[in-house]
Amino acid sequence: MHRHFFPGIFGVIVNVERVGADRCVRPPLFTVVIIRFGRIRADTEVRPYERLRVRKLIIAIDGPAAAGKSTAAKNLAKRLGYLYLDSGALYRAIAWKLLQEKINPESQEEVEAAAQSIEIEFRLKGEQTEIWVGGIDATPSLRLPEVTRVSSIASTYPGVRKKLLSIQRSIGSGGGVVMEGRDIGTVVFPEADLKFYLDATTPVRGLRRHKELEQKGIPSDLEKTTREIEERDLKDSRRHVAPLKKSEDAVVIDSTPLNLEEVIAQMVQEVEKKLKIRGQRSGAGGRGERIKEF
Ligand SMILES: Nc1ncnc2c1ncn2[C@@H]1O[C@H](COP(=O)(O)OP(=O)(O)OP(=O)(O)O)[C@@H](O)[C@H]1O
Ligand SMILES: Nc1ccn([C@H]2C[C@H](O)[C@@H](COP(=O)(O)O)O2)c(=O)n1
Repeated sequence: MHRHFFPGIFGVIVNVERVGADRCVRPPLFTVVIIRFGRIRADTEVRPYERLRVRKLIIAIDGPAAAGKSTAAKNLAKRLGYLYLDSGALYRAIAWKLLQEKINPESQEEVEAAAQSIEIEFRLKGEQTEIWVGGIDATPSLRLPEVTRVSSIASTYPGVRKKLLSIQRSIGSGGGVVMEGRDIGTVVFPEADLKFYLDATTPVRGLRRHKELEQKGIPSDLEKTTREIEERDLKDSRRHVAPLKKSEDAVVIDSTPLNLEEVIAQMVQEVEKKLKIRGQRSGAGGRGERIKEF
């Protein structure tokens, strides 16, 4: 099944192909001008017959660095047969471009200009999604500490956020999506059907990230990695635009004492509750969805 989304801001066209729980996103550049405007409306408007159907859920997962958002979101999406979108990867893609082009991340004007012209593709390779920026596979570098640091700086600029907001909404507004980041439940999809705020203590998150970096062969010092997490949390939660904060209606999960399976089990329980309520209200749609066992 193919779905095409056109965020429509200055030349980014995203072509989305659903494959299982994932989607592959690529920009057919030659159609930029012709299709941009028509399709934006088509994707955001509710067509009359769609009001009769119950659309699949929009699930938002927010929380601080290394709380386990991506891991949980990916698993949950797989179980539901939903799209998984790691919104942080979009900010990291911009950071990667800034580093490649030696653009000073402190220069708001230059960063916002670079964000406007970025071409991001998501390419599905088996279970993995590769992220290509301007025709180059940036995936191996996206988790490097320098990219992480710069992504947090770039994410403070309104022009960058505006650009990425449009892309995220275009991809997720049809439902059937688990999207994770910092502002999904508060800004990107404040009307999300289900919101989670996933947290864990700083030392636990520092240790998890440290182990992850070592496993990937990226040198890490536990103390430094933990300090960087703390600094990033501060930056992400103190910025003026769309800061990291818990949405009032979010289900809070403290993953400090929980393994991944336990986190997913809590999330699945909430999804089941939500589907049951929707099924009762609409008499259709909600309970028809299946959750896979793993
Ligand atoms: N409940 C858990 N118990 C133990 N380890 C976990 C748990 N959840 C996630 N992890 C591990 O912690 C590390 C960080 O998880 P993940 O990358 O999913 O966090 P994140 O919140 O998406 O981070 P970031 O916002 O920095 O991208 C990963 O190595 C992951 O395997
Ligand atoms: N919805 C989002 C997602 C990410 N960011 C920024 C802030 C983060 O420090 C950075 C990297 O995110 P990660 O991959 O670690 O989740 O990107 C944001 O501002 N809003």
